[in-house]
Amino acid sequence: MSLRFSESLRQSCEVTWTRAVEHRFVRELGDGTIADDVMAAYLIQDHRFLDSFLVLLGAAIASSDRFESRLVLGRFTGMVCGEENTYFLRAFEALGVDTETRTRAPDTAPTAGFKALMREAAATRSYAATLAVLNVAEGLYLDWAQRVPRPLPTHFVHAEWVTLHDNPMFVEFVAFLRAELDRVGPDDAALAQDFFQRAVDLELAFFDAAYAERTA
Ligand SMILES: Cc1ncc(C[n+]2csc(CCO)c2C)c(N)n1
Repeated sequence: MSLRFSESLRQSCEVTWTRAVEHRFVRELGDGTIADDVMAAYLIQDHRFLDSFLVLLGAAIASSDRFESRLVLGRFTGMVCGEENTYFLRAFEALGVDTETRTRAPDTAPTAGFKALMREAAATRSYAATLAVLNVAEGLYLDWAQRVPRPLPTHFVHAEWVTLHDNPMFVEFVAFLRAELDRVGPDDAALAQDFFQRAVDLELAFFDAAYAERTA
């Protein structure tokens, strides 16, 4: 059997992908030893990511060729707009990050890069381009979350960040994204490859930045 298109993209980025999913951030999150200021710096940046992420999801809904796909993407969008945001707010409170600290911190380069990449993918009006970025943003997160050893750390800030990215609903959504990319990606292969690779590079840089830019 020939290689799935989504898998061929992942393999083309194997080295960077593996460095991201085995990152120090993932290791320290999993054993609960991550420093509070690293976790805070990471979450402040990640919370900013959500707005452009919704632009990307909206573009995927708009450019998809199928009603059935739009329903799946729409249900996921509703979930992100609802429950997802409360984790951030509870985590900021537990870590002592007030609104002023959150607002003051500038976007790091990887955050700015990711926001631009998601909006660029949305602007292509190509379903394949949006799927390439979504497959990285979701698939790479599922991959690292599934590698975290169980039992999970006791603090909810750590444990919930893992279970948000490794639960049955998310597993099913990532499988959907892969199947969609396999279906429409080959007709737009160069575009999909380009967006996929830039997204993987940014995921690694995003983890690195949490250690470089602490809130202090
Ligand atoms: C840098 C970065 N990349 C990917 C994700 C994963 N992610 C982004 S939005 C979203 C939807 C709801 O969970 C998910 C899973 C992240 N959080 N941060």
